[in-house]
This record gives sequence, structure tokens and C-alpha cells, in this order.
Amino acid sequence: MIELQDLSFSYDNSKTILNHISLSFGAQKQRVIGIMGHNGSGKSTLFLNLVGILKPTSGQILVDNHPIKYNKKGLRQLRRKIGIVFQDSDQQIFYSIVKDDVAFALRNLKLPEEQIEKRVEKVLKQLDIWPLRDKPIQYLSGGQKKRVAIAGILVLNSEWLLLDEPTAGLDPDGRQRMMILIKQLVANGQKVILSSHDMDFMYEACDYFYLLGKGHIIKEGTKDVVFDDEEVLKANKLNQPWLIKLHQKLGLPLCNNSQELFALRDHIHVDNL
Ligand SMILES: Nc1ncnc2c1ncn2[C@@H]1O[C@H](COP(=O)(O)OP(=O)(O)OP(=O)(O)O)[C@@H](O)[C@H]1O
Repeated sequence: MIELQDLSFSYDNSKTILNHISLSFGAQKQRVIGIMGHNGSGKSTLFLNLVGILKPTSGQILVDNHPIKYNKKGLRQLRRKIGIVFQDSDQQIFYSIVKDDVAFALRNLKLPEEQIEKRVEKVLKQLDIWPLRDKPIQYLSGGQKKRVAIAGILVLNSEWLLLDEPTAGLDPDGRQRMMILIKQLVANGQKVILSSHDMDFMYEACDYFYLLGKGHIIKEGTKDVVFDDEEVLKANKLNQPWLIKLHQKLGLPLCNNSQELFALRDHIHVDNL
């Protein structure tokens, strides 16, 4: 469990980005947690606090009941527990060749080379980038780079994965692959925290949500609770997911995804269309 206790953060003293936030990720056995908020609401800042790159101005973060330690050893332990995939893949790609980049963190951990090769191969195949293994990273597309960045974190097999805008810049196929990957991670027992402006993606991928605005958690809950109020979403520059709109405006059952909705087609009747 990751617990934020009265956490505040500001980059300089002029503006508080996160303001006395207390919450527990994973307390209710959620597997995929969505952080929503408009541009500049502090989602990435929150993620950077969770992985110890930024340190709270006040308050603290506990991981499995232990406060984060900001020394070298403490941060190394934290990285094995919580992995982050940044919004901008270039921020976390170091090596020039795909397979070396993905192996980087494992080599730092001084694992046996044979084990490293096996883990790298498994992850590259899982993400469908095995054929790119010997390619220099600078020749990859944005979507391919994103997958390399994800691979570099997946090999660590951390309990928690933070995905900051994982669908940004991806085509519909890449978006669909990302959804499948999240489901695979959950099936593998891992937990995910993700942020995105793609409300339809968030709706389908996540089982619990936090809406961040003006430094506070404005709303939290399951999809039926958090997407219920269109005005609150609008005020935070977010759209209602289309499945919620169909439910609210046409009285259709609230479905978790399009397949669930289409499976109902013989049983639903829409008046006044
Ligand atoms: N390194 C920094 N120094 C000073 N201010 C920063 C820094 N990084 C971010 N900020 C400010 O902190 C606020 C929150 O930014 P952050 O990137 O966390 O928001 P976000 O919700 O992730 O936004 P987006 O949806 O655009 O990715 C913004 O006002 C931003 O300008």
C-alpha cells in the first residue's frame, strides 16, 4: 500500500502544487488507479513524489507502512517497488541499442547475465518489440520508443507501475495494446497508477479514480461515482466518457466497455432517438 500523509509540494514557495493530500493507494484492493486532472493540475508532480524523485515539502509517503527514505539505498529499494514510465520516453532512455537500454537497470542490480537476457527477451516479446532488439533507439518511432521505455520498467517486475500519460502519441492500435498490457500486468498481480486525458481509456482501464484540482483531491471513487457529475468534470476541463453519456442521456445500462454494451444489443430499447 502507498499512503500519502498530509502531503504538500511546491517547486518554489510561490505556488503550492499539492496541498495537504492524504490518501491510500491500494487500501481498497484497487488494481488500476486513475489520476485525472487538467493540464498543470499536478499529476506528474504527484508521480515524481511517489517515486522519490521529488521530496514532499511537508507530510510524508509511506510504502507498505515504511516512510520513504531519500538516501541512495532507500531510493534503490523504492525503485524496485514502484516503477515509473514518464510521459516523455526520451526522459528514461539512456542506451543507444534497444536490448541494452532495457537491460540497463538489471545490470545495475548486478544480476547474472543469463538471467538478464532471459528477462529482457520475455519483456521485449510481451511488448512485441523483439524484432527491434538490436536497433539503435534514435531510429525508432515515438510509439516504439514508448514501448522500449515501458520494457525498461517492466523487466524490474515492480509491484507498482506508474504510467504517466501512457497513450499520449499512440495510434489506435498502440492504445489498444496499452489496454491489453495493463490487463496483463493486473493478471500478473501488479498494480498500476495511471494518468491520462483520454477519459474513455481511463474509464475502461481503471477501477478507482482520483480527480486532482487546485492541489486537492476534488473527488474520488469508482467510475459510477467519479464520472457522474458532468459539471465537475467540465470545470476541470475533462470529458465524460461516452459510456457514461449513453447511460445518463439515453438510460442505457452502465457498461464497463464497448463489448459489454454491444452484447446487450438484443435487450436494449432506446426511445426517442
Ligand atoms: N520543474 C518545475 N519547476 C517549476 N514548476 C513546475 C515544474 N514542473 C512542473 N511545474 C508546475 O507545476 C504545476 C503542475 O505540473 P504537472 O506537470 O505536475 O501537471 P500535470 O497535471 O502533470 O500536467 P499535464 O496534464 O500537462 O501533464 C504546473 O503549474 C507546472 O507549471
